[in-house]
Amino acid sequence: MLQIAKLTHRYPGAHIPQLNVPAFSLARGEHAIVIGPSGSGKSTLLHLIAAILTPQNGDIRVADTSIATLAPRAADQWRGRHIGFLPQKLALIPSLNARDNILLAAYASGQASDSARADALLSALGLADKATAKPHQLSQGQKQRVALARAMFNRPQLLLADEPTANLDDASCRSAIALLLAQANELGASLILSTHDARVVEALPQGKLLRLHAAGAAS
Ligand SMILES: Nc1ncnc2c1ncn2[C@@H]1O[C@H](COP(=O)(O)OP(=O)(O)OP(=O)(O)O)[C@@H](O)[C@H]1O
Repeated sequence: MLQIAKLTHRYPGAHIPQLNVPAFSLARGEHAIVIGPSGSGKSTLLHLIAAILTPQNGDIRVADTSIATLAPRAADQWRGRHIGFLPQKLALIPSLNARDNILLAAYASGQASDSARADALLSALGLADKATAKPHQLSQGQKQRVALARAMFNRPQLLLADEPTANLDDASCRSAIALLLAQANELGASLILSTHDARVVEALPQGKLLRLHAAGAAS
């Protein structure tokens, strides 16, 4: 499902790479935790896997597609079909209700809009009565579930969640992980979570660990 080899990434102006992953792989249905302190490159790695950033050195393959070979427009469509991305900042559109925020996933990947699927996801995530609510009318946890529904909409093979437990108490942390895991397992998808939070490792003991360090090197 995912193979990474000799991957480094350096943003303009930086003297040394902010990310260095010599080798990492994940089979379909297997789960992983990318753990490391702030600034160690966790978000950068997820953005590279999702083809939001283009790899500069090394190779990332997702389901036999080499990310570096995707042209920008093709990358958007490819991402829409293969990757579910739950970003740290959720990125819900304030003027759209929950259902329409989820349907953006169809729009972004050039697929048919399917309100019934959006509503089924809302229902599965305990938000059946929130389809017409705008983001400002939702709690933080509800907003996260809408963003998760958007990530699941296209039935991705790989679900990426960037710091999904940031600012959550212990019980909410466990239930957020359980929810992500249940959704990934239902699709037979792989799940990759990034975190600096050791509680996530306890909540997902079956996850393969990829440790990043402050200088961006993995071990
Ligand atoms: N667009 C960018 N331009 C320049 N430098 C960047 C950019 N994005 C991130 N960086 C730098 O790259 C390094 C890794 O950042 P990244 O956001 O990937 O880390 P992180 O481990 O996800 O951090 P956090 O846990 O705080 O979210 C940091 O030093 C950051 O300042």
